[in-house]
Amino acid sequence: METITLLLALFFIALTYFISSRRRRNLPPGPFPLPIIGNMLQLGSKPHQSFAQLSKKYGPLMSIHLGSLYTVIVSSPEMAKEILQKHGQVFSGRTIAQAVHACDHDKISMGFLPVANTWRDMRKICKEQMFSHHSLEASEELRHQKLQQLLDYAQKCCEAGRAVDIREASFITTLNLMSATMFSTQATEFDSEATKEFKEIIEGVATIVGVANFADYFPILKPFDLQGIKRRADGYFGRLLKLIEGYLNERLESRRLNPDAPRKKDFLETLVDIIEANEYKLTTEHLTHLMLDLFVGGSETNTTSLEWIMSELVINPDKMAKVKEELKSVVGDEKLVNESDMPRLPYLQAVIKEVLRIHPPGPLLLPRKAESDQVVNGYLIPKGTQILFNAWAMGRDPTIWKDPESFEPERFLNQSIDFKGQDFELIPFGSGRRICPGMPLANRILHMTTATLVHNFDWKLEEGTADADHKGELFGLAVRRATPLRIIPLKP
Ligand code: HEM
Repeated sequence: METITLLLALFFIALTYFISSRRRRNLPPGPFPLPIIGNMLQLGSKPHQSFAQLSKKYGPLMSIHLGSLYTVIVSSPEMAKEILQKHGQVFSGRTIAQAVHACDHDKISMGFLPVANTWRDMRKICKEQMFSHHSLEASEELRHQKLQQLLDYAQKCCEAGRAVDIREASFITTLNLMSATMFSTQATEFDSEATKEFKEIIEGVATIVGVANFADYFPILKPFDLQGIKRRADGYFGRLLKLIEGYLNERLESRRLNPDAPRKKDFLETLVDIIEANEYKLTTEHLTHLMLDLFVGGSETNTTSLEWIMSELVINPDKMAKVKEELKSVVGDEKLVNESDMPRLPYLQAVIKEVLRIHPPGPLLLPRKAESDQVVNGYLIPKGTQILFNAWAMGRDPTIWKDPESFEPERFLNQSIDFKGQDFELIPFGSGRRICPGMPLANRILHMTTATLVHNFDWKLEEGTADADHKGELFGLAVRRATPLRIIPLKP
């Protein structure tokens, strides 16, 4: 009895101390955290949705405690602008999950290094060399061939009356488009067992990085790796780095043997130029880890988006018909659309924006971290705080968007809102210094793959798909459809 009284007394002392310290320091409001676990029980299986609910009560700058990780959730465009633009330098850090320590990736990776010289050099290479308009134009033909393979596969399914698993097809196509652009190689094949290594590794990385790891919330657990996440991440990262090193060494060797052979038009060629020119203070290790970041960063995000795009178009046949009509009038009978046609396809562009509004693949973006104490909107955000941006909540906020739950690409016609980081109500690629460097490639992949599928076939849902199946979400590295979309291609 005495022990219970003592425990209760300690609990109330802790509670009083917590409330008065929060008031004293004027931290953003938020739900009361339990001792040790904080607000973990309030996360649920879809944290972006739970945070959206909680923010309605606590406001657009809300504090929560994920175990011992103090986190602020940002849920309005005004607050996102304040943090990402006005105080961009302070909030340019990243919190680093334990899985990212695999193969010392956290110490070398562009995605996780602090904003300083090494990170700047890598961003410069991305912006000026890999993802420049000129470089992406040069590699268009490589991507064209991969889209032809998707078309051939869909054609086979059409002839056999067989459904296409859109997630699987999007994943294979994304991997192939990415590996063509980066290495001029084929990552994997449709209906093939032979090339599964790449696919297996990327799926493994996505699963491992997407799993909630208790060690991220209770650092005391880190050395024990109780869920085996660091160990498995070491395995997958190690295999992927070995593959990339293999491509790089092969290319260096072939350049040594044939210095006058025509140059390839992929990212690897850029890396070899950089190594030979010795222009940056970057090691080969930096460059292989950069390629890993690009490959992983672009795979799950694009795959998930492509599945949502086709899902929304299939359940909104009038919108699908409009995309088809536009493609017919702009592209005519050509089977494959060219990337240069994109500016002449405003309705397709509006469809992609609308999907990224309702289904941002990373609904909480990539976590940022406060590099020093900063007051925002009158509240103190202490150094080390993790910052999450609820892009999902902003995309569905009825005070920003009319009828936000309905799929209306038309809302983007005749107005200039874009996802390029200037319009804070639509930031699926983030904004500011660390905005997604791969956005120009993602833009091409999403538009071209959608155009290829819609232009060449009509699509029908496989028997037995319930309407409710289109709404369900599965939280992970990216938020995907809970049930895979299976649709049958038909001759138009
Ligand atoms: C639909 C496609 C994609 C979406 C929605 C997306 C989204 C994002 C977001 C939200 C961030 C964090 C930005 C921030 O902190 O402000 C990010 C960062 C990043 N993305 Fe993407 N991404 C996509 C495709 C790609 C592609 C195709 C690549 C590479 C080829 C890529 C590579 C990266 C890298 C390396 C970073 C880390 C940048 C840094 O921290 O400096 N992403 N992406």
